[in-house]
Amino acid sequence: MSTPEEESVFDTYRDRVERPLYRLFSEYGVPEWKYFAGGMAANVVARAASLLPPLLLGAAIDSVFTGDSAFSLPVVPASWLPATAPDAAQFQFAAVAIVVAFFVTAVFTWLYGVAANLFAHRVMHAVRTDSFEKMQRLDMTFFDDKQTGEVMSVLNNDASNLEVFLDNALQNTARLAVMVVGIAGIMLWMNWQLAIVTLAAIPLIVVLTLWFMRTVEPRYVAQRQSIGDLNTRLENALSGVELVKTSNTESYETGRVRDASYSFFRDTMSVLKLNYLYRPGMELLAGLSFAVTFVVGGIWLFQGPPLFFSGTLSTGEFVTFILLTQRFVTPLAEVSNIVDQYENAKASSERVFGLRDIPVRIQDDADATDISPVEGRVEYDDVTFGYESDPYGDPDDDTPDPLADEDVILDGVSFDADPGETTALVGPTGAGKSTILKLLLRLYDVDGGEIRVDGHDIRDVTLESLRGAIGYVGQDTFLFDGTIAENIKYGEFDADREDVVEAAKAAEAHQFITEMPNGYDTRVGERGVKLSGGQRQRVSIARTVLQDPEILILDEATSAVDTETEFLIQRSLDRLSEDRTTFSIAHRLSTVKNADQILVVEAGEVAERGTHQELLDADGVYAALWNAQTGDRDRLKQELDIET
Ligand SMILES: Nc1ncnc2c1ncn2[C@@H]1O[C@H](COP(=O)(O)OP(=O)(O)OP(=O)(O)O)[C@@H](O)[C@H]1O
Repeated sequence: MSTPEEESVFDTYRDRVERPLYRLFSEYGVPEWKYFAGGMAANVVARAASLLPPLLLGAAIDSVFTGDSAFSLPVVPASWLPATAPDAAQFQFAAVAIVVAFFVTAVFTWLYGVAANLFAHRVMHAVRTDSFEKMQRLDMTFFDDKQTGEVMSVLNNDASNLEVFLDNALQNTARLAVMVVGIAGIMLWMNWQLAIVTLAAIPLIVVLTLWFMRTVEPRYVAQRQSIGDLNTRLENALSGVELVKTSNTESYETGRVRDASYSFFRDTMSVLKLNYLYRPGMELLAGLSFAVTFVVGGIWLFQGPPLFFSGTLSTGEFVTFILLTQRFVTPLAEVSNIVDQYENAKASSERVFGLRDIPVRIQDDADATDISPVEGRVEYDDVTFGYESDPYGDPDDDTPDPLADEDVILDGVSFDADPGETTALVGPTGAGKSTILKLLLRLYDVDGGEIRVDGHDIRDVTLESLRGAIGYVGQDTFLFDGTIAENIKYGEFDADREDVVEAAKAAEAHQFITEMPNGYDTRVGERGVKLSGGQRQRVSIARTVLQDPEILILDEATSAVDTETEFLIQRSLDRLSEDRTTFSIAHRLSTVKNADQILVVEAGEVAERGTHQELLDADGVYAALWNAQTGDRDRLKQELDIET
């Protein structure tokens, strides 16, 4: 299990993601370009219209109230505007134009909001579902490392960060761009000298922002990592709540969560500390720009051009300048938010694409064939396998590392099973029995040798047809929250109630189900906790009956139940395994006595193979185990003494 401190496979692939936001736009933004383009166009219109009132006001002051000059507006031809007199017409024109400008601003802001929202949420819907789909296809090795918390954090936190970015930050950036360009243009047109004074703050703002972005980025990466670690901790502690309670380790778990939460707090504060400098710095610069404009413009107005300035400044121009500088301040103060959201989104999309880039090694070959209909002949041919400690290795190097000796779990395993035969696997715990059968399902791929079903190497057939032909009843029976009927139908969603009941009867589950308050519609609770272990197992057997696979894997299926339940389960399993190639792992040898062949697995090798009688006659490990279970302990002791 990986601890939060360890370098995870996420880190490896996240570090390699290049231009993550570009990828976000090119892979997900492009298909939604209509919303984006529509939104941007509406935004330009809305912002341009919002700049009109200060301009109209300035023009009106100069022409209507002070009578300094003719009514003039940038871009608009003079012939479209009312003549110098009568003033009332000019006033009316200005008043109507201001109302229209506000109206246009409102309508286009609304249009823009709708289009931008649709763009952001459509993109995120696609990102979220794609990420989940990809996550599901990842190899078991990935999940063995218990990355659930981190994956949850990609699907939840990172997706929300991107949503905020696409929704808010993009809107604000577009607004800022239009405002800065529009305002700077108007100011330069009206009085370029005063405009330079007002706009002098911009280079300083750019420098401050670049410094902030460069410094804050690594801190954001650390913050995202620690929220992932915290989620992993929480997820682990919650899913192990029973163990925590029975081991009395609440305070230990609280301590671990406290540590993870503290790391998150520390990393968040390190981001915020920079914000404390940046945000007020931005406001100060914006405020200074306003103050300097007011002072220089004011002196100019009542004393004539100060210092090296020349030319005239009318009252209307001064008012327009002051109003526009004010307009400047609000979107500029937004820059810090935008940068914040941008940095956050960059870190988040690195994680989204980092997850996306983790290679799926167990998947269909381009020329994989459909194996069905399956007869059920299974062959293991010199199979070698080990769980790799670093399965993802060096991303640049496609060649798999040779299996280190200490990692070998299965070594030269060979056996075969004919259609309809039952093969029992017995042997000491940790010998590799479950591993042998997990390889048949291709939860992992062999490192050497071959496994064949009906003569096909299982790596050459589609995973869907392979897994569809194999039914699995495992040690830990997992049920989804839902009704009993839904759980039996899981995977065979089209089955009708009659089929479900038949399957439950075959699994000896019908009786206890009908005794439940809501029968087949009883909800089983999270992970099926409202059913007993034996009941869960029978529901899972019923599901397999319904699946009707040609090959069956039973892993310790009768563990942890009372004798009567064991008998019921055994009877249902015997029925289920008739006419199917069955592999059954059991510690109680009485249940495997009738198998067509028994494999004794020891330290990753098939130590003995034969029928019950043949193995007893051979008087080896199986005979010793059998005798031990049937009461001959002295003999076992002797056997072990010889071995050690
Ligand atoms: N996902 C995994 N990652 C790494 N090692 C594993 C993994 N699963 C099992 N192992 C190791 O592989 C070895 C064989 O385990 P396996 O579960 O196949 O044994 P088993 O014979 O089925 O044991 P049992 O009878 O206790 O179920 C063990 O040493 C175990 O620690």
